[in-house]
Amino acid sequence: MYTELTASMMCANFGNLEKEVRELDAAGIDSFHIDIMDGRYVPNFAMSLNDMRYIRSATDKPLDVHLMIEHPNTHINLFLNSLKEGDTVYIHPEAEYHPSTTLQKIINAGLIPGIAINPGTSIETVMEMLQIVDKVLVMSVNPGNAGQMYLPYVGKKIERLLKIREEMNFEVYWDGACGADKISTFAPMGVKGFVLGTTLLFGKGRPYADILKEIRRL
Ligand SMILES: O=C(CO)[C@H](O)[C@H](O)COP(=O)(O)O
Repeated sequence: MYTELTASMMCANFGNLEKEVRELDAAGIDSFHIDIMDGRYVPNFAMSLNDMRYIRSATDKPLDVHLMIEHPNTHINLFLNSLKEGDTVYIHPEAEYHPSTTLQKIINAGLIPGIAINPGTSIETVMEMLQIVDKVLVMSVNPGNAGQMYLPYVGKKIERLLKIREEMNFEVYWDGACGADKISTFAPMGVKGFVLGTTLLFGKGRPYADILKEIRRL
């Protein structure tokens, strides 16, 4: 099974974003993960709509847009109108009164619908939505900041989710504190893709191509 590797662009060097995108693209990254934050749903501001639009124009690879914002339904069209087929939009269900309405808008726009699950969110609360999404992004750190410690209890939740997945039609993705040990343990179990940030990919002073080559050998 092919394992998808996604670059968490909030960890990139914004002093030269174009170079970062081109180098990652050439190094064989599968997609670009864009963390949009509003400073309310999470205690941080990472990337903005314009950052997303810029990266969309700088690469043909898919974007994974992770909306860490309150009431995404209010602003969703701004994002949907700037994306293209093959791009994914993740929402946090607990940030919306009627999350399945927002997911339906993502589907109607021809994009890939996903939900992101926080460490403190139980699978039971998102059970119905598992039937309409293509992707479930499991946060193994609390959302908002890169460079945090892995929360070990999330591993059990991923195992349960992978079991449920056998009877449904979604893929499981990992976001947060993703090290080589997590990929070598959880990819064979069925986790389809991993978001790479400061733990494994950025700020290492090494070419992205070398790092990605090493990860592919895991
Ligand atoms: O979602 C995120 C933060 O909320 C980031 O994408 C992720 O945490 C970055 O990876 P790392 O933890 O390895 O720096």
